[in-house]
Amino acid sequence: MTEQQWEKRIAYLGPEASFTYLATKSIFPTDWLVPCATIPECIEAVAEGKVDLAVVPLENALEGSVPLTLDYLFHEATLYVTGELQLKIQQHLMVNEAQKNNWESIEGVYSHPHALAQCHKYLFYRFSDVPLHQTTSTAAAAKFVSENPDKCIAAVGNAAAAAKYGLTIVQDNIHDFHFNHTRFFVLSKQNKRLPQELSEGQAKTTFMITLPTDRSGALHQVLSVFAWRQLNLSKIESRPLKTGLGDYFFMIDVLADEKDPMMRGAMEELAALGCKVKSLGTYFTYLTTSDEE
Ligand SMILES: O=C(O)C(=O)C[C@]1(C(=O)O)C=C[C@@H](O)C=C1
Repeated sequence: MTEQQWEKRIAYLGPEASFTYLATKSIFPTDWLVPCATIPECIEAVAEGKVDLAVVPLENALEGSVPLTLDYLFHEATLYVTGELQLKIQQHLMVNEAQKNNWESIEGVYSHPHALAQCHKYLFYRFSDVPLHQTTSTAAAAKFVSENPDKCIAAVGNAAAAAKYGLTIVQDNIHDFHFNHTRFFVLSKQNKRLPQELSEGQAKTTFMITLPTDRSGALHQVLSVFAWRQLNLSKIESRPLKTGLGDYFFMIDVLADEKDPMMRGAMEELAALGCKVKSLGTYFTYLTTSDEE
C-alpha cells in the first residue's frame, strides 16, 4: 500500500512494539503509524502538521502521571485530546539470545523510567547491585539489547518487543502490582473526537486551570464550581507553573461533555473567579488490547 492510501498519519512514542505502539495499533490498525523517539517529538509532529494525530503516554496506574506529557501540553503546545486509550501493562525481563544462559549475571537493566519503577521491588530484591539505565521507551531498551549481543544486559518491556527484537523472556510479569494499566492521549490540532461507537461511552473533559492569586480557599472555590453542579471529577493533579517555587497549575478531568449546559456554566464561573482555563476538549475512552491478553 502506498502512503497516500493510508487514512491518517499517527505519530507514537516508538520504536515499534513499545506499549504506546500496541495501544495505537489496536485502535488504528490500518493507519500510517510514525514512530518518534521522544514524547516532545510526537507532540511537535502533530503541532507542526507533519502527522494528523499523536499518541503519547499520560498516566500509569502504579507510577502516576508522565510529567513530560502534562508539562508539554501546558507550556509548549496548543492541542486537543481526541480520545484516551487504556492498555493493560505486563512487564517482562528479556535478554539477547546470546546471553540467555547468563541472565542471572546481568550487569545492567534498561528501560523507560516508568517501566523500571513499575518493577522496583522485583529489581531491588533480585538485582539490587545491578545499575538501572533509562531509555526513551521500553521498545528502545529492547532494541538496544538486541543490538548489543556481547553485553550481558537485560531490557524490561512487553512480549511484542521481545518478539520484534528477537529477545528471550527470562522472567515474565515482573511488575510489582497486578493491576497495571496506562492511559494514553490521542492528540490533534483540531478540537474533535474519535467516534463514540467503540468507546466506553462516558465523555470526559480535561482542563488545565491556573488560579488568579494565591489566596486562601482559591482551590476550594474552583472545586466548588464543579461540586455544586454535580460534575464528577476523576482526577486532579498539580504541576509547577515554572514561574517560581509554590506556583502551580491544576490538571482536572471532569466526567462530562464540555457542551453540557452545566459545564458551560462552570466555565463562566471559573472566568468570573479570574481563573485561566485551557481546555484540552471532550473525548471518550477506548480499552485497547495487546496480543498477550
Ligand atoms: O510506550 C512505552 O513502551 C514506554 O516506554 C512509555 C510508557 C510510559 O511512559 O508510561 C508506556 C507504558 C508503560 O507504562 C511504561 C512506559
